[in-house]
Amino acid sequence: MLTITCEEMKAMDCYTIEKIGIPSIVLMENAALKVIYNIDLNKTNSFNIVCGVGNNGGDGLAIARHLITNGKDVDLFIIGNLDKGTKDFNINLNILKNMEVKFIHVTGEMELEYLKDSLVKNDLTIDSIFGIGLTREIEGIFKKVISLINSYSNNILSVDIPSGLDGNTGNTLGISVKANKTITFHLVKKGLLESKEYTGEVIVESIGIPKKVTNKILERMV
Ligand SMILES: NC(=O)C1=CN([C@@H]2O[C@H](COP(=O)(O)OP(=O)(O)OC[C@H]3O[C@@H](n4cnc5c(N)ncnc54)[C@H](O)[C@@H]3O)[C@@H](O)[C@H]2O)[C@H](O)CC1
Ligand SMILES: [K+]
Repeated sequence: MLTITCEEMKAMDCYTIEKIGIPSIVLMENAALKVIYNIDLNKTNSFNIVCGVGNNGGDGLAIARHLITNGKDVDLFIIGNLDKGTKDFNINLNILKNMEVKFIHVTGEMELEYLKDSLVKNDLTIDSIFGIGLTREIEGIFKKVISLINSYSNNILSVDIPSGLDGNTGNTLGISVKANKTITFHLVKKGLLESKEYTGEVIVESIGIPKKVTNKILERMV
């Protein structure tokens, strides 16, 4: 099986956006729909969606939108500095605000309690905190959130990479979500291969990146 590094994935995303002309928001929407495609909506009715403020978080916001428009109960939590949201994260956050969708910005003990209550009561938790952009040890409120998810949710789906796992090595950066299932985009990141304890079942989904891009980047990065 062909596996890639996070850097190769980022290069493929950039080439697809800048040279092929597929807007990043289209890739994000494709990613979100592929996660929805892997959820049995006949059996799963209530969701916790926990989002960071990068594009992994943006995926989660788009997933929330599609679940809400499918009539599902969604408890939406965002963690991180909202002033540092990426362009595509903010596009999806703005859409949810226009839809008057409520969310909890997790900054302290009170919100952590709300999160714990939701984790206990809802059917599925979607981990959209970090993907290929995780760069350093996880600390503070991020660590508390991931610990709560692992302790109180018995059904976890990670978007692209379990949050806390180094996508290249499979090492945990302080802590990592322990998912039942991971939906990873385009190609398997090397760090997912030997980390079943954290990834659960790994499913690879295309998000519309042409094969030409994969070949171009891999031949260039040898
Ligand atoms: N067009 C695309 O690139 C697509 C990407 N997809 C999804 O996007 C993520 C990668 O998104 P990116 O914004 O590069 O990074 P992350 O969202 O993974 O997180 C970065 C975010 O988190 C901060 N951060 C990093 N480490 C830490 C830490 N230890 N503690 C706190 N904060 C941390 C960092 O500063 C950023 O703010 C990819 O995985 C996909 O899920 C789309 O799916 C497809 C298109
Ligand atoms: K994730």
